[in-house]
Amino acid sequence: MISRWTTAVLDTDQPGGWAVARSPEGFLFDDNGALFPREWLKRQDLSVLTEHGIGHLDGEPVYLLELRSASDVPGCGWKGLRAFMLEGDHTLYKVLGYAAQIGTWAREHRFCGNCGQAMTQVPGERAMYCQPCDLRSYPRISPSMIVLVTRGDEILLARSPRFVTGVYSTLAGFAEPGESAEDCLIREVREEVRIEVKNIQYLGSQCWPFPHSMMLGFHAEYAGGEIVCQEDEIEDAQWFNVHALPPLPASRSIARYLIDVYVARRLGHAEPVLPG
Ligand SMILES: NC(=O)c1ccc[n+]([C@@H]2O[C@H](COP(=O)([O-])OP(=O)(O)OC[C@H]3O[C@@H](n4cnc5c(N)ncnc54)[C@H](O)[C@@H]3O)[C@@H](O)[C@H]2O)c1
Ligand SMILES: [Mg+2]
Ligand SMILES: [Zn+2]
Repeated sequence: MISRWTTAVLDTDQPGGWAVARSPEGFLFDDNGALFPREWLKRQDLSVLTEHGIGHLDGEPVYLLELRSASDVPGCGWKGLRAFMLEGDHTLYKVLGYAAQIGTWAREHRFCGNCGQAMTQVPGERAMYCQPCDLRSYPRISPSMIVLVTRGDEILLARSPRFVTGVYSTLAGFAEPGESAEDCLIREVREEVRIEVKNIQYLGSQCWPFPHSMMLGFHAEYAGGEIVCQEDEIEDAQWFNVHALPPLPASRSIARYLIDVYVARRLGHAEPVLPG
């Protein structure tokens, strides 16, 4: 299948194309979605921090206007990326997820982390540049492990105090310097629920632009220990039978995919496909 959306570094001096506008309150949207004719958008009263050419949608160039703050645009509102993820249009979510990561990075790399001088966009490359230091900063991606631990018909799910009431999910955590993916997974499971795992198997990955995670998804089998929840991080963790599962994460998430794959295998059903 040909992808409708491809990323690219486009020259912002070229006119035309589509644009999305992103403020600390989310993306600008109206009844037609979140893509606006770029020249029209630039005529609105927006407080533009930076502009980036981010890719092509159905062959048309797409730009991002990263704003200092949200402002009133007649007939439009502001909506966070999560809401777009939960709604139907997967391609629009991919465009906005990428735009959000570029916007976050550009906003947080306006000044050199080494000398404090203003950085500039490198033409034709997704990089910010400090001339005095000859230092380039690239978009930040944070590798995170996510794992479904199982014990026969039972799966280990946990609740963070940040989750929607009642929802249980797989365990996850960020890689630390010096760790392999497997080291990180073993440490996170140990820290969060004090369980030991074996037979770690990689299942797939997913970009998680909240704000810049790269989720690497695994299955692991229970090897030992009793559940002890990590204070502050894990509110509750339990073994759930595949026939009696609690409310689960959003169907587009890799957490849900890891659960659905295992349940499908256990029950002999067709396996789901991981959303990109
Ligand atoms: N797509 C999914 O299905 C899914 C499901 C669960 C979690 N996640 C994501 O996985 C990521 C990790 O999960 P978690 O929140 O349980 O992580 P975690 O268990 O490592 O704990 C979070 C803590 O890690 C620290 N931290 C924050 N950002 C970091 C970074 N970039 N590098 C290293 N440490 C950092 C902070 O102290 C934070 O409180 C998050 O982005 C989360 O949103 C995605
Ligand atoms: Mg965690
Ligand atoms: Zn510098």
